[in-house]
Formats: sequence, C-alpha cells, structure tokens
Amino acid sequence: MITLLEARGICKRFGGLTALSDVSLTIRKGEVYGLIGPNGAGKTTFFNVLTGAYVPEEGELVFNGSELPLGKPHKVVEAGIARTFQNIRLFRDMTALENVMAGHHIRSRANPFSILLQTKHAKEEERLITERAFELLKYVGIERFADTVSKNLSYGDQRRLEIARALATEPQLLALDEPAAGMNATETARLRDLVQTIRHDGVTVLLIEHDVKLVMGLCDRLAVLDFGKKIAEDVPAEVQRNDAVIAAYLGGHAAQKGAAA
Ligand SMILES: Nc1ncnc2c1ncn2[C@@H]1O[C@H](COP(=O)(O)OP(=O)(O)OP(=O)(O)O)[C@@H](O)[C@H]1O
Repeated sequence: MITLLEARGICKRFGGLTALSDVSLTIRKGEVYGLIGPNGAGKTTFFNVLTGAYVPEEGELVFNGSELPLGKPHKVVEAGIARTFQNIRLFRDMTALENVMAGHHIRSRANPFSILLQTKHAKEEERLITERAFELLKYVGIERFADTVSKNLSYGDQRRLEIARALATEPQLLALDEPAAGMNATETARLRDLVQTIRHDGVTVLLIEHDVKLVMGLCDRLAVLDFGKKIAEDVPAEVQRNDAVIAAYLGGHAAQKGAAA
C-alpha cells in the first residue's frame, strides 16, 4: 500500500488550549479514511491544519512524498488536496455550474490577460471548463440544477455541489468535513454511494463524520481523536472493539449498538 499523506507529530494550540497534541497518522492511496471523535476532539482543527488554514506549532505533513507547505491553502490545493466545509461555503448567489467552474479556474492555465483579452485560447479553455463543470454536476447527480442559484438548492444538493466544486480542482485527496450533517436517510445513502464512486475513480477520501454507521460502513481505516490526542487508528471492526474508543467516543452500549447496526 502506498502512503499518500503522512501527518507527523502535529501540535496545534489556541492560547492555553491544546487542540491537537502530537497527532500522527497515515492515509494510504485509494482508501476512505475516517477521522472521528467526540465534539471538540480536534477533527476540524486537523482539517484546518492539513488544508493550510492553520499553522501548527509543531509537526509536519508529507503528501505524495513531499513536505506540504504549512499555512498556504492555495499551495495545498495545487498539491492535490481539496476540502468541503462543516458549514457549507458555496458562492450562494452564483449558479451551481458557476460554483463548479470556480473550482476549475484554480487549475486553469489561462493567464488573466488572455482572459481579459478574450483570446482564442482563453475562450477555448472557458468552453472546456464549462463542459467539465457540467460533467461534474452530472457525476454528483445534480446536473438538472446547473442554472439554479446555489442558495436555492436543497441542503443535500448543496453538499453534493460542494463536493463537485472540490473535485473540480482535480484532487488526489478529498477531505470531507461532516458531509452527511443534516441529511435525511435517503440523502445519506446517496452520499455513501457517491463517496464509493469517488474512491473507485481513484480519489482518496478523508472523512470527518458523526454518523457512526456511515463511517463504519464506508471507511477502510479510521483514526479516533479525543481531547486532541489520537487514541486509535485501525480498521472499523478493531476500532469498534477498542475500549478507549468506546469509553471516549461511542459512549457505551447504545452507541455500540448503533455502530454495529
Ligand atoms: N479558532 C479557534 N480558536 C480557539 N479555539 C479553537 C479554535 N478552533 C477550535 N478551537 C478549540 O479547539 C478544540 C477542538 O475543536 P475542533 O473544532 O477541532 O473539534 P471537532 O472535533 O471538530 O469538534 P466538532 O465535532 O464539534 O466539530 C475545541 O476545544 C475548540 O473549542
């Protein structure tokens, strides 16, 4: 198995609070990797460190064998990591298609002058970007809403649109922050299928999710954080059996039943 991302000894503090304490984990190419833990465990902080929103006090990230620049979101996207957000962050007044096109522009080679001058090359590139954006809307199952302003989409469709926009940057690693939050059972089942398709198509997925059943069914391996420390990293069946995890996160019998369901 080839390692795609290695986090080594990540520490992140906010004043006196240690949000991440010496967190190391390894994500392999082609897997769906879960990051779970109780509220406030440090999951989103890890995402923010990984995607360059926060600079850790200690530690390093190695992606595809190269050190990832810390605190540089644009460089992280260029390196091949894309994310969605816990609280959806779309361009609310832009159409679904325009949102995905915005993701593509990060990868676009046309320079601003050629766009302004509307050169033949820039026009052709724009046509390809529009075409590819439409394909991605189709891929996530919302192409019929291409011309709908994104704030008018249902919650589930907004989440799918966020995924399409992230995929438009052509990532090798797609980091999803609670993609099933607020979804009903049907939407969650469709999301599961979509994540499986994405993985099948060669994109590695990192998933923060509170829906234990979804995580256990979808992830190849997962790490569990508790108070900023990694307390387990294993396949779902082992994590479910881990006493520290049961105590910290699953909260005993009721949740265990949920996890096993
Ligand atoms: N920008 C910030 N400033 C100060 N404290 C922060 C900041 N971001 C996160 N924290 C704190 O760091 C800790 C970890 O928060 P984080 O959001 O990473 O947890 P989480 O596991 O994602 O939780 P949840 O499941 O509730 O989203 C919490 O105690 C939180 O209050």
